[in-house]
Amino acid sequence: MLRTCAKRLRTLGSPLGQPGAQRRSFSSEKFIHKDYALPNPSWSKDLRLLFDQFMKKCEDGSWKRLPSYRQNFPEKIQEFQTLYLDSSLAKGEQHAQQFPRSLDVGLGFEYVMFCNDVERKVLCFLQVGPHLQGTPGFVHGGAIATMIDSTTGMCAFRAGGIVMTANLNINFRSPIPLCSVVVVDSQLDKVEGRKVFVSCNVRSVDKKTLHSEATGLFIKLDPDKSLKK
Ligand SMILES: CCCCCCCCCCCCCC(=O)SCCNC(=O)CCNC(=O)[C@H](O)C(C)(C)COP(=O)(O)OP(=O)(O)OC[C@H]1O[C@@H](n2cnc3c(N)ncnc32)[C@H](O)[C@@H]1OP(=O)(O)O
Repeated sequence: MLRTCAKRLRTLGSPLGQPGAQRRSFSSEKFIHKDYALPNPSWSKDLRLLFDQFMKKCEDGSWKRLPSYRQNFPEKIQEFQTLYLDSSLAKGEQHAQQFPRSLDVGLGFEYVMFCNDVERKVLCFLQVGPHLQGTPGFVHGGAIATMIDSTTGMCAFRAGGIVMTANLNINFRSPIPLCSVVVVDSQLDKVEGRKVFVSCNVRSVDKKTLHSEATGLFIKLDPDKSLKK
């Protein structure tokens, strides 16, 4: 697994020059966004197959591929700051990057998420790169938690709008081999007022191995309470 992973990475050119859809922000002509939830040369056959399968499922509109960017759109940051941040915190975020997208192409998290809003599900197809090692040959638990948080967080966001993780409970059942592909499968359980409950499991592509199980509690942010340092 590690050897084929290294081979794919060697065939990559400049990590930042990968092909991918780009979108120009409406408010800033200089701000260019690349959509990272699209195949690049570091993607394994397994990840491409899952991507192709689900792109087919998107044709009837039941599933949607979720684009993914390194940085938030300036107008979204502005909106978030205005609604939820203490004014003393509202600076410096323009250059911030989304953590799961901050490693170079192929080395960290390569993933694409698909959602089904009727079934209230978000799936994440994830390839775990060589810079996510914990125990030798296996993925770091914190890296797994990151993608569980991101996937369940997206599931909660689609149901409840802007949320923050209040509780994440993970059972690690079997280790994830480095450079493999796994499926993070999240399901909205219930919404009670501002509380959004989501459950999740992480399995191998052939579904035979259960790697992790998790539950998450997300709280819809209250515009009357600003976030403080
Ligand atoms: C910019 C565009 C963004 C797009 C995003 C796309 C998605 C991306 C996904 C990214 C994913 C990554 C995401 C990340 O990485 S989020 C980063 C990690 N999370 C945090 O840092 C959150 C830190 N915590 C807080 O800021 C506050 O505690 C929050 C905001 C969560 C709630 O403080 P708030 O003052 O607002 O609410 P409240 O205290 O009145 O509580 C309200 C209710 O909730 C209940 N409660 C609270 N906590 C817990 C708990 N731990 N267990 C059980 N219950 C809990 C509480 O009892 C009460 O219940 P009730 O008395 O009403 O019955």
